[in-house]
Amino acid sequence: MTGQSPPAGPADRNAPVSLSETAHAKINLTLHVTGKRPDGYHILDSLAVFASAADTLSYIPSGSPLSLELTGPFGQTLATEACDDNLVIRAARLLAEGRTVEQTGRVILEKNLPVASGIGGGSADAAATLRLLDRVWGLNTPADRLHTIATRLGADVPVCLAQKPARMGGIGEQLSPAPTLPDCGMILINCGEAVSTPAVFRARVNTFSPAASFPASWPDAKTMATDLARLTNDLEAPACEICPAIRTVLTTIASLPDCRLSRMSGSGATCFGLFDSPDAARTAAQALSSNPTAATWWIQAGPLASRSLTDVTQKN
Ligand SMILES: C[C@@](CO)(OP(=O)(O)O)[C@H](O)COP(=O)(O)OP(=O)(O)OC[C@H]1O[C@@H](n2ccc(N)nc2=O)[C@H](O)[C@@H]1O
Ligand SMILES: Nc1ncnc2c1ncn2[C@@H]1O[C@H](COP(=O)(O)OP(=O)(O)O)[C@@H](O)[C@H]1O
Repeated sequence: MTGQSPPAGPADRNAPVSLSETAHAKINLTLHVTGKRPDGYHILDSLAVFASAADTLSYIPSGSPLSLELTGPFGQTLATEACDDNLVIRAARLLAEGRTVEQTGRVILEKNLPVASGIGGGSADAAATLRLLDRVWGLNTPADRLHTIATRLGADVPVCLAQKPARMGGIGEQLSPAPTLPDCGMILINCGEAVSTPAVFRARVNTFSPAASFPASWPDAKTMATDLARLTNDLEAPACEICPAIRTVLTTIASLPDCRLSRMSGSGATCFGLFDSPDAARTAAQALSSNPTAATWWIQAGPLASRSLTDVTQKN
């Protein structure tokens, strides 16, 4: 069978097909803008990891044309946008392109991640849709084709396929291995203001940073945080100009007990804090319950995944 495509359809037609996927928040521990392409896109060097916070995608079979239903705390934020513009539907259409697929069924997106917040929720949803519908439709799409489809959906989508720590290059689509990460904890805080990615790129000072250099592994969160503190998120300063509340969030995180590092993710406004363990991050989050400024903030605490969060039984 060498060199032949696998037959379409699940390997074992009697095996139950999981009808849900989790789409985890992508966190840029570092983000250096290293250059600019002729088309205006910025070239990045970023260490991306995944948090426990996630959207959920579920599929309910039906004979009706493929549809999207939005639920969850941030579902309403997306409800005003055209369904066909949602990355879930765009991902489904691209996956089906050139294949014999009946595009039917209901996709339910439980939107738990704040929208336009620097944690790639839309990209994570797109990648989760590719994994989910590839399985449901029994397509067995080869990994390189899935990567190509993901890149067409957005530069952040490929890293969200495997949901594992990775170094992102190019505009995000070039993936290489991350250092081996220690077990550690992370708090995520979003002040509630959506921040426009193009606006942040436009607002940045026109200088470039060198690519980061990393060790092969970090033994613990303290060592990792010390190394990361020497690096930057180059979008943090311009994002703070656009959304000053980010500064308040960053100083609040930095002042939490046992916080090792506080920084913004992506183009903002979500910021993260690193801790020695998930429990330390949860304890720090509890400390915020008596802070009135934090009353309206979206706050999540838990582990930083050192391995892939995508089901290991899948090929990606
Ligand atoms: C900044 C990052 C870091 O991971 O994360 P988020 O803040 O989105 O989570 C990503 O590079 C976001 O990539 P992506 O999500 O694909 O960006 P898009 O919204 O498609 O880009 C919107 C606009 O931002 C500018 N843009 C985006 C990416 C890039 N590398 N250079 C750019 O100059 C372009 O003007 C583009 O038209
Ligand atoms: N499923 C989705 N979830 C979030 N945003 C989506 C989705 N589909 C399309 N979008 C569009 O993508 C934009 C960026 O969303 P998002 O991925 O949440 O940003 P970020 O990468 O900054 O966290 C939103 O403003 C929205 O218009």
